[in-house]
Amino acid sequence: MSDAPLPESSKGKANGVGKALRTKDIDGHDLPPSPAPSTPQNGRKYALMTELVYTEGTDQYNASSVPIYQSATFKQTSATGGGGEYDYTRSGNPTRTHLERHLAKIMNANRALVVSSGMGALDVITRLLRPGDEVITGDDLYGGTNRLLKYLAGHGGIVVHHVDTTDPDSVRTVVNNKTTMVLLETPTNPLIKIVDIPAIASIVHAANPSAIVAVDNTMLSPLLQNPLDLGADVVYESGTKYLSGHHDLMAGVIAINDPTLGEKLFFTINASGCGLSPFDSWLLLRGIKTLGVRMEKQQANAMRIATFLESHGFKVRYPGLKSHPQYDLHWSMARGAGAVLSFETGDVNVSERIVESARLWAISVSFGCVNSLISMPCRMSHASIDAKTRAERNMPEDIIRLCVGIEDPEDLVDDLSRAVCPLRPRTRHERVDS
Ligand SMILES: Cc1ncc(COP(=O)(O)O)c(C=O)c1O
Ligand SMILES: N[C@@H](CCSC[C@H](N)C(=O)O)C(=O)O
Repeated sequence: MSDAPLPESSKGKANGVGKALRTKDIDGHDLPPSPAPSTPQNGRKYALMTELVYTEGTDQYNASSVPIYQSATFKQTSATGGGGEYDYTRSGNPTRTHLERHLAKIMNANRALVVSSGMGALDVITRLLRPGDEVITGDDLYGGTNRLLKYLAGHGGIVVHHVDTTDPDSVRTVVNNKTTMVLLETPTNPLIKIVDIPAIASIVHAANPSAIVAVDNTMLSPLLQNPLDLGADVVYESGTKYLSGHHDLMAGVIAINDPTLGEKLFFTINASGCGLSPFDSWLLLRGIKTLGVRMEKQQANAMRIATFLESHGFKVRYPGLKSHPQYDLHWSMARGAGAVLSFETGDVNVSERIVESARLWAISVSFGCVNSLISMPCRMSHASIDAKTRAERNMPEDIIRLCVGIEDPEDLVDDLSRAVCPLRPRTRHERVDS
């Protein structure tokens, strides 16, 4: 992990909104102007449902919708000192800054940064690592995350430990003074396992205070869970999912409380050029306004679907169901169960037929969109994890993942029951009767 000292000028600064940061970067070079980090604590804090839609602007015409600054460059007032808050959109753009400040507020963070995809966010975070560093992560996690970590292990000299993160002791066993990062998902994708963020964060920080606990919060969004409040140092999300909600953009979000860490991450974003474009920043801002209503409806629908499948004899993985083995742990950290669930049929061919029989449920990767999706993770979102590794990690090949949208729940049940009922496993009663 980078141990380069931060410039004096960026240490512990209570940066006001609207001020540019002129400072040296972590290698001592002059940084271009970059917008000051968010200061969400400055204003009154409303309930989250209100914060999602409430935005403060400094627009000269008081535009109700934040303008899209579709400009790569910004004119300066002097040749020597620049003078403007922005010079170049890779380094900072007013639409992106507005989004970042808005996200910092709703993620309970000191600073938020937005990049071009969820994987882009993880790429920025993992650039904190140096050869020889060790990373601890789960044995059930998104296929793309697994792929990036495998790449870093093969090309970057990073040692990656995949352990059962549902058991904090398995983290305790491998954590050591070379552990620089612990990467958690909860609920995990696609097995919907729950990971105890506070317990793992305290084990890791006790063993190595400089280790960073990063949590992928994509499954729940800031509406339902705030990993920073649970002991994480960094939280990141794919904004492609719930935050935007319409599958019309790709985005990644990173949130942090430590200003030093924030500056290091911003350095990478500026240096590598992965900051979110002005138009996508605007689209994401628009999507966030409806996160609350979308998620409430999606969760209610997900509960209806989970109950339906469970009552038809399927093994359903959903933290809204009391039968989830980590129900209490989940509700000790989260404010809702989300809208992704998975279930097994016992037979890959049966699963395939179910997926292909559904009409309303689109066969598609991703989740968080307003329309409902059905997929087979081992063939789709997690196909980049080879079959041998999937088997070692007990990933059922027949698992079906449902990402529930905002449609009428009875239409969703009706479509699913046509796909599922001829193929459903027989209940214990039926087996006894026949
Ligand atoms: C849990 C999780 N994290 C991160 C990502 C990466 O996000 P993106 O597709 O926006 O790169 C995904 C899906 O792609 C995901 O499911
Ligand atoms: N072909 C893509 C698959 C993206 S999966 C998207 C999402 N995270 C999900 O879980 O469905 C790839 O190889 O990354």
